[in-house]
Amino acid sequence: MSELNKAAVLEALKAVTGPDGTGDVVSLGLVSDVFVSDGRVAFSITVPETRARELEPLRLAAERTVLALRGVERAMVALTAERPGGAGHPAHANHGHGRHPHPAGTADPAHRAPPQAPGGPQAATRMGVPGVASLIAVASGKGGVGKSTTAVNLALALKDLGLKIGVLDADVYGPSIPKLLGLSGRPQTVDGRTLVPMEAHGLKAMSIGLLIDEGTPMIWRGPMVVSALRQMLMDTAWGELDAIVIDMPPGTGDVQLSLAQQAPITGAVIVSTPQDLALIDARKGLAMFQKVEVPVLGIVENMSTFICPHCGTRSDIFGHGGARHEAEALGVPFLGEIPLAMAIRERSDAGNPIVAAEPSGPHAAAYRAAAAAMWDEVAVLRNKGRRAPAIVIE
Ligand SMILES: Nc1ncnc2c1ncn2[C@@H]1O[C@H](COP(=O)(O)OP(=O)(O)OP(=O)(O)O)[C@@H](O)[C@H]1O
Repeated sequence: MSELNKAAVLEALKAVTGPDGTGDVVSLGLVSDVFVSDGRVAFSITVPETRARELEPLRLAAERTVLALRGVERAMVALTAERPGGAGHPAHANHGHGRHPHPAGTADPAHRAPPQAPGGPQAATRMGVPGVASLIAVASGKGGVGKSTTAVNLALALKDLGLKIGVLDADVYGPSIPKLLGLSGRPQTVDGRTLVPMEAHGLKAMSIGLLIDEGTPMIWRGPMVVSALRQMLMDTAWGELDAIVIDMPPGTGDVQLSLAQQAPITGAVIVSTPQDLALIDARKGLAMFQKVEVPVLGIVENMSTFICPHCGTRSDIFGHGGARHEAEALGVPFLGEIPLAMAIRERSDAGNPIVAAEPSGPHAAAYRAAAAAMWDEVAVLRNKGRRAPAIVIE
């Protein structure tokens, strides 16, 4: 077999018959640009939006074909929906697993039931992660507000409540969970396909940063993230977990929308700083989740107040209380305030987040209070019967 490159992948894909049983996916012009790096191959196949589910065997055939090439360790193949009069969008990447019953003993699954809108695009695409009771997305309307730091510390605080928790880093533009948790290296696979989650501070963890090379051009990251998320959710041996906390990419663009639309998210937490500009973006984040019918568990105000470690004086550097007012105005729960503190940043930089490093300190207490309020909201959703039917996949 010749060297693994784009041309070799395209040549092999000529063996995959097109959606209508005639021609092949390459000659029909359905295959996107092909990305090959370090044994990993990623591309998408454009199909009509209404046929994405039916064409799952096509996706699988393409995936199998590529996996059979020498040198391919992993293939990420997404079906991209073709929209009349518009560009395709990665809307149907998370099929590819048949149905199997929810593992016995999984506590009280709280997966969001797929939206009831018949024929709605998201109705056909979300599905549960076997063994995992809830997925909690931590999002922000803009970058740099401390979303990843908050996600990791909330996850640790949930773990301290006695829950089994995983963290999934889907922040394709700046994956920082490995650094925050002090992780390095590549995840192992069990059978060449199933990823073994990494473990740190009692959390299971998987990061897109461990799957996508640092050198991958930004333009490629968006299209790759949806199929990578599918792989990280569905092809990772998470085991039985009460929740996976997902660190979403910041912002409210197409990538974020696709992720929110496709992952079976139980609820979303929005992180914001108290400034007006951040709050305007937080509102956009809220609107995005509402658009795809993902419940918002609440808003966390990060970098809320600064207490001088030397003199104890309190300063509201970015203002204070803005997120609480915003939450009240928007009718969503306010989950809590996290102070701006040097110790939070320093512990994060050292790969030992503050909730793990100083569990009985005041900052850990702030995260714990927010995590408990958030978990209450998850329970409310469960009580409202938002749990998914016991379908899961084989
Ligand atoms: N409460 C806090 N107090 C002090 N520093 C903080 C706090 N929260 C986050 N930081 C610091 O702010 C910086 C940005 O945080 P983080 O990476 O979590 O933000 P983000 O919103 O996930 O960023 P991006 O959008 O780039 O992914 C980091 O240096 C982090 O240590």
